[in-house]
Amino acid sequence: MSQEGAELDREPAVRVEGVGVGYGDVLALDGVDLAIAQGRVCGLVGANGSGKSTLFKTVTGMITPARGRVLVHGLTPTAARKRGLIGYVPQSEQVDWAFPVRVADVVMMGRYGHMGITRRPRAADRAAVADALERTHLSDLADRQIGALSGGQRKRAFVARGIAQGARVFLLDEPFAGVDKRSEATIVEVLRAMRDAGHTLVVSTHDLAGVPELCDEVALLQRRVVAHGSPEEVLTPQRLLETFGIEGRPVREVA
Ligand SMILES: Nc1ncnc2c1ncn2[C@@H]1O[C@H](COP(=O)(O)OP(=O)(O)OP(=O)(O)O)[C@@H](O)[C@H]1O
Repeated sequence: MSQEGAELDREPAVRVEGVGVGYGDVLALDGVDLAIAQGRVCGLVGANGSGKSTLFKTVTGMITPARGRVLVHGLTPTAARKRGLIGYVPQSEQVDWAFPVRVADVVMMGRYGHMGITRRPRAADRAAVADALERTHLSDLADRQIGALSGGQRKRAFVARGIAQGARVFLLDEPFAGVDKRSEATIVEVLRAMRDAGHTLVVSTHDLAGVPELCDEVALLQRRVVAHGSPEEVLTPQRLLETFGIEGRPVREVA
């Protein structure tokens, strides 16, 4: 590990302290506290409108909280983003899939911060893209238009972009929405391998059934973090009833 890497390792990957965010009269986040250690997969679970997207936007620095602070590996979100430490995998609706760009081009975008102003890829950039495509099982699809991929493959293309960028913390917004079972299994495999390589993953999801399989820990959000621990500790029948109005064991697509 480089000196820079060792310095970044001293902090939790994500630290959220007393964060409050409002949109006009709507209080979206109210005193959110959350610390996620490096190399963990944390599920961010909450009903519609509980603040998941707002929390992601705050961690990426797109929103500045009215109260509290966020640190990513000890850095402000803006500084962490400038250093390429944050990889963001958006919800599908937020992307224009008609844009004529190949999978390899999307992944190469992750290298822009490493290139000069000419944005001319060098051998190291091409090697990083090839490695990211391989780690996300997309090498065979490198030349395909992004719009011609399945939902799950598109998610992996954005994960690959973050890997090529050198991101250490990945925020994945509903990575399993609109994804078939086989593709979901591939995504889980890719994310687990990333976790094992030391990346930190925060995964917002309604898919409670998949949480115990993928996540080391779960944070339950209701404008603030009402529970944080192992999936078994957090997703109790009582909490599921209170949060989602459902009874019994975790089920798929409940929110
Ligand atoms: N741009 C905005 N202007 C006003 N209110 C907003 C805005 N964005 C979000 N909100 C409100 O803030 C609250 C939290 O929204 P947010 O999108 O963060 O929740 P979420 O948990 O991601 O929801 P979902 O699961 O439906 O995506 C909601 O009450 C929402 O209506």
